[in-house]
Amino acid sequence: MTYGDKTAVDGLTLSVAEGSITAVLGPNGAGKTTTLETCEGYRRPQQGTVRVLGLDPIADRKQLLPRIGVMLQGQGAWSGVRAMEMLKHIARLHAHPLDVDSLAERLGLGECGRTPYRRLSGGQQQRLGLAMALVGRPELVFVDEPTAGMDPQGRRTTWELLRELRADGVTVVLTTHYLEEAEELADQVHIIDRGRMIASGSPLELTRGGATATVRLVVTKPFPPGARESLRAALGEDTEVTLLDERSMRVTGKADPTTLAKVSRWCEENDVLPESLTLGRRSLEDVFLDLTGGLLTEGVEHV
Ligand SMILES: Nc1ncnc2c1ncn2[C@@H]1O[C@H](COP(=O)(O)OP(=O)(O)OP(=O)(O)O)[C@@H](O)[C@H]1O
Repeated sequence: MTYGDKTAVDGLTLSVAEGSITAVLGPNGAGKTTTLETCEGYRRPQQGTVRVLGLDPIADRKQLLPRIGVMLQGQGAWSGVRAMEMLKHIARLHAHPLDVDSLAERLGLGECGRTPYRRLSGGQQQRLGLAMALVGRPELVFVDEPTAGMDPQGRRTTWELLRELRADGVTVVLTTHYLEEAEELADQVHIIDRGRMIASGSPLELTRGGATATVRLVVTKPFPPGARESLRAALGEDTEVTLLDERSMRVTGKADPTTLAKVSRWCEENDVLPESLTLGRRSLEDVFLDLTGGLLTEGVEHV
């Protein structure tokens, strides 16, 4: 898929198993939304083939639409419509909708049901968007960044709901910037960058292996200036030290008792009190950084 001379999606091949949660992960502009919109039938593929539930999203649109749910990044509600009016309207377009009141209650929309769309908070708009995608009991839902802008409570509720959908046999395809979201939820993760697939697998497959292990050091107050360089010097050549934020660092290298002892000695010498020192498998974030050599977004968020 190209926009003018800009290539947005470049020979991407992926398939999604029925009844699973698949996360499409990538930095801004990677081509996630374009990929989803092509599957949803909003964009005609310029090359290649898309089949959704065995149907062509454009030629078979009429058959496909009642069977899929779509949560857009821009949500697609009128600015003046009240939240519950919008949800009821969408419900009436479906043959066997879910009970609107209990869905709204579940998604915490009860209190803002009479609020016009434009006055809903970003997180409430997200929740309404998700409700609109689910109310028709779809077999397959596409959710574009379902929890962007949601508070931690909203994010947990959404995760629970998506897991319940999977348990009911619904297939979920989501895009996300949140590595933790992909790690928590997805059976299958596809990491894309500049329109190309750079890695695919279950979170476990993607994080397993790798020649190195990681140690995470979280401290009680911000690190002193030059801390990264000084820790690196204390650990020696084969170790990579990354400052994750002002109070946490990741040490990648040989994970043995000597490394841990050196880290804790460095803390003592630098008057830094560790809050936690954990030895772990690589996180999806580590995999992502290795593959793309860059951050997923400015300010990767953790829940
Ligand atoms: N309508 C458009 N016209 C021109 N270029 C576009 C259009 N939509 C997307 N692009 C470009 O195509 C590329 C892929 O965009 P896309 O929105 O698919 O990425 P994304 O991975 O969903 O990004 P984000 O995480 O920021 O939502 C980007 O470089 C973007 O600037």
